[in-house]
Amino acid sequence: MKPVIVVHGGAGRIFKDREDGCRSGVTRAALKGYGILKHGGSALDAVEEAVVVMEEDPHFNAGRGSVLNEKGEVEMDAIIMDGKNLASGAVSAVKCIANPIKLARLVMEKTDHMLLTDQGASAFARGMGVPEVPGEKLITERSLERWKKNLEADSNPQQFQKDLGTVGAVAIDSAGNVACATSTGGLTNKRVGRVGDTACIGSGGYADNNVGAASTTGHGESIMKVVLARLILYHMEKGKSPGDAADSALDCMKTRVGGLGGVIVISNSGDWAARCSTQEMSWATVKDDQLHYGIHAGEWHTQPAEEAIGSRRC
Ligand SMILES: COC(=O)C[C@H](N)C(=O)O
Repeated sequence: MKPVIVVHGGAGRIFKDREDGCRSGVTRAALKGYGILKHGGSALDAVEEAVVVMEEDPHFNAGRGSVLNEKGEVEMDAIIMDGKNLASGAVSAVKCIANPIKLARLVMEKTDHMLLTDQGASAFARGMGVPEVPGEKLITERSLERWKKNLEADSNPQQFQKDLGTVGAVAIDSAGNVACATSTGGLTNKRVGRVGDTACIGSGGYADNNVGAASTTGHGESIMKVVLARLILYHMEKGKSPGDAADSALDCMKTRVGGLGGVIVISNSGDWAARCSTQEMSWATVKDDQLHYGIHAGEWHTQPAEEAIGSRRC
């Protein structure tokens, strides 16, 4: 099987001042994940490392750069899933952790559980020797400004679009295994303890070698109502291509619950799609050693991966 990776840096509005940062972030993440796959690494390692790249990039709403809750704190959700055996690990409402996706992987591999939250997740992280970072280190000027401007919590399902993007990745490795990973700071001014779609299996992501894998972004409460990632895989099981399955599922979310969002999808034969019902979503993929990426509808850049690695720090 030829390895393929697809990443997203969140659906919503991406204004001019953020465009270059988002393009460069998603392409660096896709190239990092592809490098792992090309060296025989697993889809699981590739999606984890690709998400780590974006968690460390303040252009995205994950890790450093996460949006702030009603109290002005960072509370993050993340999930990872292995399509080989349907193993999955997630964390929700975690603070003071640089890479929630790594903690989600530890939940998957070192516990009998699938989701650890808040203080329990922190205690587990300490037990695993994951270093705590001061909460302020994860806060950027931009997230602080957004929080101050928006002190009143807004329940409008379109509101998330003004936030930076959640991040995610899906991949298939040379052994034919698929995996997904998603990580987010959630929604600005969310209630303390609000858990979004990202931590919920089937909503924030799903991976099954029998079908493929999906990672989602957008209005979390809407995504959870339609269990977006699993809905996409359901459509693929019924014979739809990744692109058609993504369109149908996003359409259902819009018509049934008025929610907008975006998804990346890969099939177990290596076909992929990146789709959104928002105006923009940053995405990138590497397949057959070619990097493709874009943000706006119809925007599509292609560059040989080797050349792209040379011109970026990956
Ligand atoms: C682009 O924004 C997001 O993806 C937010 C995330 N889905 C949440 O609701 O927690």
